[in-house]
Amino acid sequence: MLRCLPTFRARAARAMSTTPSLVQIEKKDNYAIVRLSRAPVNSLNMELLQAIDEAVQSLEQDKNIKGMILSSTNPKIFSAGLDITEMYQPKTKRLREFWRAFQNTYLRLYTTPLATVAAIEGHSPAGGCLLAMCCDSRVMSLGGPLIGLNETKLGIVAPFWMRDVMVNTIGHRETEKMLGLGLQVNALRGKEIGLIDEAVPVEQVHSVAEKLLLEWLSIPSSARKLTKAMMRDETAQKLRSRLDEDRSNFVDFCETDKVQSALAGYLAALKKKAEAKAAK
Ligand SMILES: CC/C=C\C/C=C\CCCC/C=C/C(=O)SCCNC(=O)CCNC(=O)[C@H](O)C(C)(C)COP(=O)(O)OP(=O)(O)OC[C@H]1O[C@@H](n2cnc3c(N)ncnc32)[C@H](O)[C@@H]1OP(=O)(O)O
Repeated sequence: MLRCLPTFRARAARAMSTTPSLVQIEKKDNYAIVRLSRAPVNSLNMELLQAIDEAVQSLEQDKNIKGMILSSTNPKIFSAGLDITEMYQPKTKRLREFWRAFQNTYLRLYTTPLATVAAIEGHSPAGGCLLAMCCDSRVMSLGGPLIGLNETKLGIVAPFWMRDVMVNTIGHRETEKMLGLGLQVNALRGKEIGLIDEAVPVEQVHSVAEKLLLEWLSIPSSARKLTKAMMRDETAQKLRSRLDEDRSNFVDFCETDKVQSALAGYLAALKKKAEAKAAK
């Protein structure tokens, strides 16, 4: 048995070195930094969504950990949102499971008793914006990066729960404009409308995120957690009571010719842009 151990260890080490982790977790004293790590742009496929859900769950179970900073290993991109290739020409079974993973990750992150801060150094469209809005606070870098729910621009519609989280963050009228026009804004504008709490130079994003997290963690823990639940449970419950219906709506909507042709057009445009960039 003892002689088997090094072999087992070597195999485990080899497996770790060949399977890059989709989410990196770095533990500090009483909080963790969770970095999305799916190259090139952290587009949220089913496996990444599940990895985020599992990461948050494992931190909730660690009695030393009270909070987390959600971030990206790519300083240019926080997350490109849902992986469009999951929705384009899908297999129905996988599409349902993919949406279930998205629902679960949203519910986990939005209602986690951990204090959460999003450290947004790079772009954060659509599903990326949702992940950030699920956190208790958001810090974003000044300059180029954009954040927002741009679904309408792709010819698709965000589900009611993405809308609800945005309404809870920036209010009804700003959501009506952002969502209807598919707007993305920079950090300064984001701060003006309450989408972003702090807009800072990119090199300060992490230190300010830590400062905000420590502020949340300075509040007596049970009071903080109960207040978070009081603020968020109603919104989460709305989806929990309609999980199957929401999944079916998504699958039916996604499989329509109209949505498929909108996604085909959008993917082609992304590809063309990437090719033009590579040719430079
Ligand atoms: C009735 C209602 C019921 C249910 C609802 C129904 C429908 C559901 C909608 C659900 C809500 C949807 C949420 C979403 O998140 S949709 C995704 C939206 N995301 C985007 O629009 C972002 C698209 N990407 C970009 O804008 C840029 O890529 C980005 C992030 C700014 C980065 O730019 P850059 O660094 O220049 O990188 P490239 O553009 O060159 O991209 C590199 C590489 O990545 C591919 N890619 C980019 N984004 C995605 C993506 N979201 N999914 C899949 N792939 C993506 C891109 O094509 C390039 O690929 P290549 O192979 O060419 O290298």
